[in-house]
Parts: sequence; structure tokens; C-alpha cells
Amino acid sequence: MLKNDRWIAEQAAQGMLEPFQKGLVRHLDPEQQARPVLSFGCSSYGYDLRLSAQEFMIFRHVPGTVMNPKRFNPANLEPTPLHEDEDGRYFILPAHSYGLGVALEKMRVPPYITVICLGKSTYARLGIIVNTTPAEASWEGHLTLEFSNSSGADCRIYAEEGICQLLFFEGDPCDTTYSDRQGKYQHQPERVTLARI
Ligand SMILES: O=c1ccn([C@H]2C[C@H](O)[C@@H](COP(=O)(O)OP(=O)(O)OP(=O)(O)O)O2)c(=O)[nH]1
Repeated sequence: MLKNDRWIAEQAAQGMLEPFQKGLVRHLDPEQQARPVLSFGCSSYGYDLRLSAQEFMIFRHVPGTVMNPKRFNPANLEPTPLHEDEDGRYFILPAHSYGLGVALEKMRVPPYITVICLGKSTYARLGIIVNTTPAEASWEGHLTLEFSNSSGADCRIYAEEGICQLLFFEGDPCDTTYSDRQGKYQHQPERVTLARI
């Protein structure tokens, strides 16, 4: 079953999401409608995560090499700077490129839950595709987030604002959780975690 806002708030109080924002935030100063932000926080049946300002990396071609998921070469990734102006803090994902960021929130997935991560409509309308795969039962840490800019224009990706939406699905109890099998991506810090084998 897809879990609702009440359940998400109850679980967040027990550590599922830190920090937790009850209700969707659309302005940093709601009183004055000052500085609109890409929305984040709890929605009816999901939670919109924020992108951390800590780090954003972009893939580049290293001449003469082919990427190998069994031997990932960190030289294929280049950190990109954080910019700031009156609209907020942001990274730039160039046209037709692929980038990795990290979620600001720490997650602790309950043992009977699978979390699906999807994009936000506002970014989707600009050609940004979120490629994040499910977060598994009893996985803990900061999600590494994967983005493709499928458009022909460079795009701002705002830090500390909404970046993707989580859906929480309850399943029948499983025999072995991600924590039980000591998965290699357990306890990711608030930094981009590279592919491992
Ligand atoms: O985009 C993603 C997707 C998942 N995760 C985290 C949560 C998830 O529970 C864990 C492992 O993901 P998955 O099982 O898909 O990884 P795998 O490639 O199958 O590796 P493993 O052998 O550890 O399962 O990594 C991320 O940080 N970012």
C-alpha cells in the first residue's frame, strides 16, 4: 500500500527522515511570499527531498577510456561549483550531461518499506530526468541522486530546495532486509557515493 502524509509524519518522528518538513514549503518567507523555492516537504502521499549544497559532480569523457562499473574511475567525475544569486544557491548541469548529487535529508527506511524516488514536474518540464533507483528495506543514509539533462540547454539545479519525490510502499514482511545482508551502500554520508562492486 502507498503510505499517506499521516504515516510519513509518524515515521519521521521516529527517525525515518531528518530533517523533516511537515507540509510543502513553497516560499522561504511565506508571510511575505518572499523568494519562491522548488517545493520540499511532506505532500499527500509522499515526501519531496532537498538537494544538499555539499557536492555535485558531473561526468566527463576521459580520452582512451571506457567506464567500467566493476572498476569505477573517479577521474570520470568532476566536482562542479556552487553558485549563488538572488534566486538562491545552485549548481549548473550542462546540456546533454549527467550529474550526481546527494540528498540533504538522512533516511532510515523501515524494514517493511520500499521507497521509490521520482522526479519533480517543474524540473521534468526542463528536460531533467531523475534516475534514482529504489531505497530498500532498512537502508540508512543520504541518497545519492542521479540526474540527466536531456535538453539542449544548460540548467540550474537548486541546492537546499526540492529535487525529487519519494513514495513509500509497504510490503509483506521480507526475510532479509538490506541491513541484514550488509549491502555495500549502507550508511552513505552527505557526500556523493560512487559506484562500488
Ligand atoms: O539512486 C540511488 C538508489 C539507491 N540508493 C541507495 C539506497 C538503496 O537501498 C541502496 C542500494 O541500492 P541498490 O540495491 O539498487 O544497489 P545495487 O547496485 O543493487 O547494490 P547492492 O548490491 O548493494 O544492492 O543504495 C542511492 O543512494 N541512490
